[in-house]
Amino acid sequence: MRDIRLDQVEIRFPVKEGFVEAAAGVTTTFQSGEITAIIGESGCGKSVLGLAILGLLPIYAQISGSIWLGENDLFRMSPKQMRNLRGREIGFIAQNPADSLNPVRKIKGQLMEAIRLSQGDFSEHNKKLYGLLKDFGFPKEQLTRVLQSYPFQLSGGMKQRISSAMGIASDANWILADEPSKGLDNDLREQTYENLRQIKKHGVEGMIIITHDIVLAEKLCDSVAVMYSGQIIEKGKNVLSNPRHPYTKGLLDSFPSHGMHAMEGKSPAPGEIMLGCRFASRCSKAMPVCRKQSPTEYGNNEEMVRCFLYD
Ligand SMILES: Nc1ncnc2c1ncn2[C@@H]1O[C@H](COP(=O)(O)OP(=O)(O)OP(=O)(O)O)[C@@H](O)[C@H]1O
Ligand code: NI
Repeated sequence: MRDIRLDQVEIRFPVKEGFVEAAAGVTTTFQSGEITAIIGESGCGKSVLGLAILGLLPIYAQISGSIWLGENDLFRMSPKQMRNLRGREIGFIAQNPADSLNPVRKIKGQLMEAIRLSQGDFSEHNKKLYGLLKDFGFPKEQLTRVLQSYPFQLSGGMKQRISSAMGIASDANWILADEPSKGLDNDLREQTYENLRQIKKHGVEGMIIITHDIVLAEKLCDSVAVMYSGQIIEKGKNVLSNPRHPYTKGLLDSFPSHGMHAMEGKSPAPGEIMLGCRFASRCSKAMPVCRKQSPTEYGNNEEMVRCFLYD
């Protein structure tokens, strides 16, 4: 079982006015055997972190630090090695099935292409194709039709299920899903939860789920990492039931299921040079030290909070 370890990951995008700092020294370990959610306000750097793990950042991104999958240093792999790794080691479930399904190819060819990255011969692959469809809720009598369809011929829910099946078709050890339940109605959202449960049952080594869906995080995830302005400011198994960082408390209160009390203020502009805690200007608990010094991480990788209140 291999963990995904991030060590001082720093990601900047050069822009006209200077740079956007999307990750500001992220050090954390995504534990194998666990599903970790990454939550945080829009723009805090969740997707960029995911793309870094997948090796899909644009070429102009300035990157430092390292990301390890077991003994593999991902930032030192060639583009070809990364392509292999994306299929075989880390499967990706895109937010929008349209991002992972090719509109001009039939479902069968697309699924088989992913399945062929896994071990086995033709007959095993074929068996797997039907097994996957069954696991993702396609009844026997639909199979032929579904496999011969183009994506546009399927309903939204079917596409969602196919795209999840494709995410695990290659037997990737890790799965990274970026907002798998975004913009879905209730039924489709429930379907996505069910898909993710299926994926877990398929025995992946670990999963990272980027999400704004607190219900998903509560229902499915073993651990939650909270990002703010390019940093992970809290992480642990009890973050949702017992948030410690003032930002996490505010964030949770802002979710519909928690009363939807919007948090005051705005996060710092990416790239803004800051002394002290990045949340200090919005924090009702801020102390003088918070404006002078950046808090370090208190605790360990399992239960961590970046806040002077826990000094
Ligand atoms: N290719 C890029 N070039 C320049 N800036 C970028 C690029 N990709 C992301 N950014 C910036 O990096 C920051 C982090 O973006 P990111 O997409 O990771 O946010 P997010 O947490 O995933 O937000 P959301 O919840 O809205 O998806 C943002 O300020 C964004 O504008
Ligand atoms: Ni995002």
